[in-house]
Amino acid sequence: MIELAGLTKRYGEKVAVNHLTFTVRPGVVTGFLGPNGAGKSTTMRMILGLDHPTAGDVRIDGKHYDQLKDPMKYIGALLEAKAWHGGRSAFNHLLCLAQANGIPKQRVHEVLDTVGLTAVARKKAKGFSLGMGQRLGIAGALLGDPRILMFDEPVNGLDPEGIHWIRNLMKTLAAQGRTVFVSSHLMSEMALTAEHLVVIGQGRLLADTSMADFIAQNSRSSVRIRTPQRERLLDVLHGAGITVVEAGSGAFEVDGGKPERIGELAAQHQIVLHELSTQQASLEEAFMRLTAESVEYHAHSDPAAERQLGVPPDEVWGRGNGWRKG
Ligand SMILES: Nc1ncnc2c1ncn2[C@@H]1O[C@H](COP(=O)(O)OP(=O)(O)OP(=O)(O)O)[C@@H](O)[C@H]1O
Repeated sequence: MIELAGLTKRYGEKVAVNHLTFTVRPGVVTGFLGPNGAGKSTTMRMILGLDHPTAGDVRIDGKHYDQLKDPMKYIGALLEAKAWHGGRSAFNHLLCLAQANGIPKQRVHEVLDTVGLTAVARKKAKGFSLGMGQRLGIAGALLGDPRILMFDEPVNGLDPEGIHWIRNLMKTLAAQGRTVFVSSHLMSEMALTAEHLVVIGQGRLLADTSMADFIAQNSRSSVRIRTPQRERLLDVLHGAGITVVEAGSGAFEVDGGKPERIGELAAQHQIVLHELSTQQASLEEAFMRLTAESVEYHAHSDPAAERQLGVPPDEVWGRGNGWRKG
């Protein structure tokens, strides 16, 4: 478990991480999302004790990183690709890490096998492709068989096979009861991998919720309809007070509509339907919506500007739909 309490990091005037409080729990993959410069890497560096917080606290299974006796056995991390000596072989790189951390040599063979690098273990790492480099970084993170794993942009630059492999690995690690915390810019990938999401914007917490709730709370669903009896159905829906919008290709949509109600109305009037489907926004759409509003919030954070624009804070923050103010 990783627990952040009021974690804050300033670089001079710049507040990179602003009073973050959240807990990353075991058993699920937790996605860490935020636009460029939101503070994700800075947060991860503070979790690992590589940066010191200006204020607040972060604990790994109840302890500060520098209190951990064998840190690699508690938490393994992939922060940046190619953080190794290129002249060393993959095997020697991992062996050095293992020896420095009291981890038996046998474990090096195990992690090389897990990440699929056994065949190239004796080759110099500087000749590795980006994907092989990511695998080597992940092997290093797994070396201490830690209960907590943290990956910063693990799928950056990988081909579909590599992305698929990392996705399955993270899910497997979580299913083993480990804590898995992963940042990514690839929303479609995150939607397939993470069950829980922490979203930050400009250093502040915007959401800490399940993937399903995040999408439901930050997007609208609609019902898509196609019928060969357009005019009749439009009349019926209009008569029932239901507003429709054109959706292209002869279809139309009802924003926030209930498919049951529309299907029943069509049946009552013996109208043939060729399509009646619920459209749910993607994680990407939900993320854009939430972070766009967070930018708007910051643009209005000058009280004088807020008065001038007449925007009450609640409107900016989404009318109490469960988003956190951080
Ligand atoms: N050492 C530093 N000195 C000054 N400013 C820094 C330093 N490290 C980070 N920052 C600033 O802090 C903010 C957060 O940066 P950080 O790299 O943590 O964001 P991020 O969410 O990881 O971004 P990205 O998605 O682009 O990798 C940025 O505005 C960045 O410019």
